[in-house]
Amino acid sequence: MRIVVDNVEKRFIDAKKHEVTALRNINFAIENQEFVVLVGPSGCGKSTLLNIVGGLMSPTGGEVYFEGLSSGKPPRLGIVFQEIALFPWRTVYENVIFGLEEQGASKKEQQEKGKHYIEMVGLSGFETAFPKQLSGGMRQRAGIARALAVEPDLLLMDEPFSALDAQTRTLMQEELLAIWNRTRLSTLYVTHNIQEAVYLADRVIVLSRHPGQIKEIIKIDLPKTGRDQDEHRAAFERYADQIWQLIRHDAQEALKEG
Ligand SMILES: Nc1ncnc2c1ncn2[C@@H]1O[C@H](COP(=O)(O)OP(=O)(O)OP(=O)(O)O)[C@@H](O)[C@H]1O
Repeated sequence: MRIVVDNVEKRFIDAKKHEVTALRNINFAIENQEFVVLVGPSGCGKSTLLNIVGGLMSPTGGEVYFEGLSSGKPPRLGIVFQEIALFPWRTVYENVIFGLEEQGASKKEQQEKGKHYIEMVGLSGFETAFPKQLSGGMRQRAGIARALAVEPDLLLMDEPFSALDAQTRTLMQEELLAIWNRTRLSTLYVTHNIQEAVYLADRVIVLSRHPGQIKEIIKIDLPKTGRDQDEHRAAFERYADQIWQLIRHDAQEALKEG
């Protein structure tokens, strides 16, 4: 499946009743099995764009469409936010199968897929634990398993690891890449973190701010495994630097505005 973002624009009315253009002239596609990362300074419209692609918010102009779905069938979406909203009264297993229940999957399918995706994110043995008994990283894994369990056409991730400490974050990036290499889901991923973008992406979309527009789309021509190894270090850093140079000025402006 291919997702096409066609000339999307989003205007908001702010608290002072002024019109704010958050996004303008946004055109790109997410190819089948492609991992696309959105980066940009604070307030450039990353989350707004992700929400529009996921149908959680309507654009004020343009449209998003899904090519290659059987006609009339809505796309299945898996969504992971920064703060995973696990149901506190449900166990890990019950959280993971939530979307399957919603889809009306049989008990047998719920059990098979629940087990499979819990195993994939490394939470076997924690099926009966409740969210409050888990560390932040484990909660994020449960949230990822829940998103994967519906076998989505598109996986949307909005800063999924930004609330984690740096070490857990690095480990989770590695695990996400391993999971992604197994599932190859078309993915749209939002982050502030340039290293994370270069580590995960097939392509990085750099947004500018006021209004959020696409500044550049950068293809990361590195193998999808072992990007952090010595032999790729120089190329990795070149990509990271190229992206930082594109963002730097806007990020400084964002900092001044607070
Ligand atoms: N509901 C809303 N009403 C008014 N303005 C909004 C609304 N949602 C977002 N905005 C504005 O749209 C712009 C983009 O916001 P958005 O949250 O998408 O940016 P972001 O790049 O995800 O930011 P951050 O990196 O800080 O999370 C900002 O100027 C924001 O203030």
